[in-house]
Amino acid sequence: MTAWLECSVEVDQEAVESVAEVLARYGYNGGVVVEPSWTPGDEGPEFRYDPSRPSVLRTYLPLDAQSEEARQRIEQALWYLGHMRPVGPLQVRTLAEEDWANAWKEHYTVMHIGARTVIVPSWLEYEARPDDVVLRLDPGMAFGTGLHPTTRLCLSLLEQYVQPGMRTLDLGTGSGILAIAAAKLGARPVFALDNDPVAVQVAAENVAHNGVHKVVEVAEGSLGAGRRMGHWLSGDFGEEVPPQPAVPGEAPHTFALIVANLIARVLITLADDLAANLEPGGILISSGIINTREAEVTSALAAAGLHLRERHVEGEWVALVHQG
Ligand SMILES: C[S@@+](CC[C@H](N)C(=O)[O-])C[C@H]1O[C@@H](n2cnc3c(N)ncnc32)[C@H](O)[C@@H]1O
Repeated sequence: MTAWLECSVEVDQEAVESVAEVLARYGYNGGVVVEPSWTPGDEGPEFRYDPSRPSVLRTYLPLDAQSEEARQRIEQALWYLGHMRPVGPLQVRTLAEEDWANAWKEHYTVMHIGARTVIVPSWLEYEARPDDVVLRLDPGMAFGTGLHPTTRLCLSLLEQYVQPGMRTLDLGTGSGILAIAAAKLGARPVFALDNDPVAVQVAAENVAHNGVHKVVEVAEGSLGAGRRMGHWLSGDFGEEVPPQPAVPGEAPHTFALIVANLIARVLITLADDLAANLEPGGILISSGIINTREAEVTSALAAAGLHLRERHVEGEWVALVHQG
């Protein structure tokens, strides 16, 4: 029976990418698990991802004649990187085959969501069934691969609502997961916007990796009042930033479908803009709503002239479907 070495290290956000590269060089099948640090926020537990706190990165190597050398090389590479960025000490422990299989599975494996959506990490093989909508995504820094219940709710609703050729906006795209899913379900064109430049970069990579770059346009930006907001984790609306074009392309920017996995506070502020950018009869899927603020979101969207079609709940999170 094979035994495994689990190598893990705590790193500062800025070092995640370079340390992940080092671990991927030696880890089994190039697989690296990134556990971001979720902290309790004012919109509920485990929602806020705090970039000022370290993430934990892990990889696994088969315990054999080469593993000691690999471990030393990882340590050496981390030591070099540690001169430039805060990188914690390498923690190593031996796992029996059985424990390894569970440790790996616990962190990241093929995930089935809704009736057809399957999320597959890039280092795993997966034989797709005819109806599967396969998304190739790795755990990364931007929100959207954990998976958070708010993302799962949106994926199931996209399966239900996307019709081929629907002009779609994914507002607050994060890793791009919802835009990619919409495109694979037949939506087009799809615009993926985020006001966080790191998310925009990650989303663009994921879009390309999933082969939907001709359908999905990723850009940094927001919609209406959202263009004047600072970063969503800043706790306030930040400084005024000059308006940028919401969506590249011709005006008017109306959509048959908008999916917005934001937070209650942002959805309330953007209610009028969301409604104004929806074509008559168009569908808005809004998510990221902590149950204690659901009533405020529904009244803001009703005041904007949208009609509630359905609501779904997972734990303390609510997703709503409205029609224009
Ligand atoms: C909860 S995450 C959702 C990510 C992804 N769509 C998912 O479902 O997993 C919210 C995303 O919205 C972005 N965001 C927050 N406020 C925004 C705003 N006003 N305009 C555009 N994007 C915003 C954040 O940067 C973050 O990537």
